[in-house]
Amino acid sequence: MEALRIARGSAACVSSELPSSAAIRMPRNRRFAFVGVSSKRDTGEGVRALRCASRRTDRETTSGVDGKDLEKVLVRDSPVDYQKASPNGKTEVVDDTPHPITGGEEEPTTIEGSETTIQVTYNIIFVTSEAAPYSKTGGLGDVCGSLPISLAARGHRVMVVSPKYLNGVTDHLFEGLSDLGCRIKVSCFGGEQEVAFFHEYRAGVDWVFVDHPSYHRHGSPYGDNYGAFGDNQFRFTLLCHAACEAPLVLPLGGFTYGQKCLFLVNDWHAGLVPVLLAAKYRPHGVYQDARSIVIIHNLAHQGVEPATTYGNLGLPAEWYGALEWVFPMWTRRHALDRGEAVNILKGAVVTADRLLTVSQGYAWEITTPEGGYGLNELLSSRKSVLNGITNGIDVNDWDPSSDKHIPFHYSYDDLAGKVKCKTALQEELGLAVRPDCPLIAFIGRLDYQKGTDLIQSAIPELLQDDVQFVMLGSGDPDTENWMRYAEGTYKDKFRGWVGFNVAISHRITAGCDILLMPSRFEPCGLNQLYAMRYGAVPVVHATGGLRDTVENFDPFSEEGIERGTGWTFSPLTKESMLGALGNAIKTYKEHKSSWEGLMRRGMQRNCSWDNAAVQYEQIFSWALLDPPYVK
Ligand SMILES: Nc1ncnc2c1ncn2[C@@H]1O[C@H](COP(=O)(O)OP(=O)(O)O[C@H]2O[C@H](CO)[C@@H](O)[C@H](O)[C@H]2O)[C@@H](O)[C@H]1O
Repeated sequence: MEALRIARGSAACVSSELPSSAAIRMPRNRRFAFVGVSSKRDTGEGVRALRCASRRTDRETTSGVDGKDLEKVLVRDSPVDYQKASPNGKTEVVDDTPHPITGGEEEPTTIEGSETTIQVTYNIIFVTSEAAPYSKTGGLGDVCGSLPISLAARGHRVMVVSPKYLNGVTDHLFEGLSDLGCRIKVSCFGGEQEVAFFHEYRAGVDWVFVDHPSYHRHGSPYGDNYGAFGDNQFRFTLLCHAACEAPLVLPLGGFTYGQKCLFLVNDWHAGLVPVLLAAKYRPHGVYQDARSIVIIHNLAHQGVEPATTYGNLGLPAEWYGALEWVFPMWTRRHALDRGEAVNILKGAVVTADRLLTVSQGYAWEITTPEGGYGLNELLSSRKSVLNGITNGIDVNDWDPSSDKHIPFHYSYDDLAGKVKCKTALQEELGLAVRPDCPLIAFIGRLDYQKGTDLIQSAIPELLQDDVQFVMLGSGDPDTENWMRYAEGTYKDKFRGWVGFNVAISHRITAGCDILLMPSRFEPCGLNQLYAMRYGAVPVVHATGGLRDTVENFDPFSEEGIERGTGWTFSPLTKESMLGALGNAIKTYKEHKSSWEGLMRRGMQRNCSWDNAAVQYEQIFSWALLDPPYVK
């Protein structure tokens, strides 16, 4: 645990109270606007911490998160009037110097004779369309179910605001909630919509659920067998309005969170929050001290609807420019199509105080035409406040030594249970029980993003080898049908589990030898992290967070020491994927000690939220140093 230390008697010295990188960015006359501070003298009990670099030299260097000295970066992107923004939000580039965030431990910078520990805590409001275990369709649910707990454990006051979905299947997950008895009216979609708040205090976090009849229907949070719900814009507009009210009106534990808070805005579903702060609240003097950070988990989904829906969103008419989106000519369907739309994520990008993605690789990719899904220029124009922090995972939920979903437990020190999990899985799936046969797995949403078409094209060739393959997923109906077809065609070797099942995903992760992820793009990816923790070796397309987290196997590195935790392949072609899988299979079959090394290095990786949480805190402090981006 780090400690923010200040020199004895210097409590009033603002610059020495600041976390290192933040300190150098703050104009000297600005108050340090963190939300809560408590001070303990020499107790060493700090719940959370930042190490303060008050070391100053003529050159004013400071320690980055990776401990390297970084040159002074006295920059700030200035408030922009987005009511006057151009259609696609292109604005003047204020600054293009990214603030460096890299993994690893921060090198502590202590001050001789320092004795006082300051704990800087924030009031944090996660706004999200899903949060595990209450709701989950993918990685967003995992992150919003575990990062809040990690931040709360570090002393922050954390609230998660999400819809109370009732679908007849997972309703029991909401049974422990209490009705806060608070009803508010949200003005949008041509009327006053009443929403209620439910609450559960669990693992140090205030889990707040917005209740409205539109959240009560069969299917996933976003759709059912007939496709996406047609009123998703309405449902998530309600969420955003309610989330902005929650810190003001809900006396959780006796006290509201109040106006000095940090909104963590997850993906487009929460994207109206920063727009509302700027357009609805700040003009009336509310939320002047709040800041918003947009976290992009998947840029492919932006919440785009026809321009005519703008009037429904409960925003002042003059703010249309913030959400205005004009599709390029080539995407328009007919001569009279003017390509006009509203784009909620774009609105968030141009109004939020800072932008985050879930890996550094993806933070760069989204500024390129290939990865930017039309927002690349806009994101590039804000790259001074764009960072990437690699996701952590819930290491309690995903722990092979105690996982409640798997039949046998194992660990780095005792791997015996791993092969037992494998044979149990083979038995469960009706495959031949063969401990020595490489078992390859894919787990994920069946979506263009995940590259399942590549798996389809490679399966005939791959299954000529002596391997078994199991695929768990739901989503695209054609891919689901193909999984059924493949199971019928390759009865001895292929199993396709169509559906969403958390328990089986754990059992497959524990039982497989190789986890395949041929994602076209992957903002971070969690399954490869789970796989490594469970001693399964990932074979992944070298993109985004996959490239950042999986180290390619190198049997010939320095001094004969093998390195790496899996295989990364590129380009994204069948041949290159089969090549990487071929290497993995050969290593599994012929080089047992190398394989065990791969497993062990993966299992040893620290993928808890601790590292990431420290980096999040750094971003929080930066967000609060500057005035609101849009005043
Ligand atoms: N059929 C099924 N049954 C059971 N469990 C299933 C399942 N299909 C998927 N899952 C689970 O859903 C999660 C998927 O997480 P990922 O991060 O790999 O992808 P996703 O694209 O959803 O997340 C997006 O957000 C996350 C979080 O930021 C980023 O890591 C990622 O790159 C980005 O695309 C895992 O926990 C996985 O086990």
